[in-house]
Amino acid sequence: MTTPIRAVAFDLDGTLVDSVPDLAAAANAMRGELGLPALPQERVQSYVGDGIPVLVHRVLTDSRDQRANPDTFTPALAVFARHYAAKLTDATRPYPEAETALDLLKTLGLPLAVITNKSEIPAVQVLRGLGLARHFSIVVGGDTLPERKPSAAPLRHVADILGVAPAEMLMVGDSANDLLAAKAAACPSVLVSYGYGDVGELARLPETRPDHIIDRLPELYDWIVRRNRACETKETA
Ligand SMILES: O=C(O)COP(=O)(O)O
Ligand SMILES: [Mg+2]
Repeated sequence: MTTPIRAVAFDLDGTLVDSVPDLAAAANAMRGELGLPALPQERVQSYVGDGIPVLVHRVLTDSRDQRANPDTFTPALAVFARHYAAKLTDATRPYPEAETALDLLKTLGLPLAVITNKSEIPAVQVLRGLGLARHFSIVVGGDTLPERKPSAAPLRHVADILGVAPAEMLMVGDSANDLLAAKAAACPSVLVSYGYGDVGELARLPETRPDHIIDRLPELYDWIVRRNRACETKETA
């Protein structure tokens, strides 16, 4: 049964904001301090999505799956955090029309949330720095709860706080973690086509296939209005 959307949760990196230039700059500043050569920005982008500690492991080993040894990792994480904290919004920008989309959703009276795997403090600072924080009732970071996306836990937590059922909370994201978390929590999902994930691959696999794909964030408005009207019609039929 299709349920109406009563709240919207957004992923941050790759969905609301393009943060890779600043993440790559911090990653390469860290590598530079360790005497390692810089990595291309696209490579760093491919390592984003599982939170800052995992990003640091991947950037140190220049691989998705390997872990750096703890003697290297622990100080390197602090170096990364120092560089990133100093330049959170130097080059990070909201995607075009993000603000328009958030304003449109507000006209529907929907509470909005951010559920990101980025650590909570930089996530909130990025949102504040770009003037986006005022739109959101709650921000959950990768270190806010014991589990992060692809776990259902952060989505269930946010739905609970916003007083809606998970089936009434739309998750909008760009990567497998967002869609896996949405499916695990039984939330409807929308995938943006311009983020860091592989849209074709995600849409092909049943476990990550979203309910809808959008190229521009304001498209969310029409999709939600149509879905909620269809639900009303069914209810009154
Ligand atoms: O910073 C990350 O690793 C990912 O963040 P996201 O969950 O907002 O995409
Ligand atoms: Mg993302």
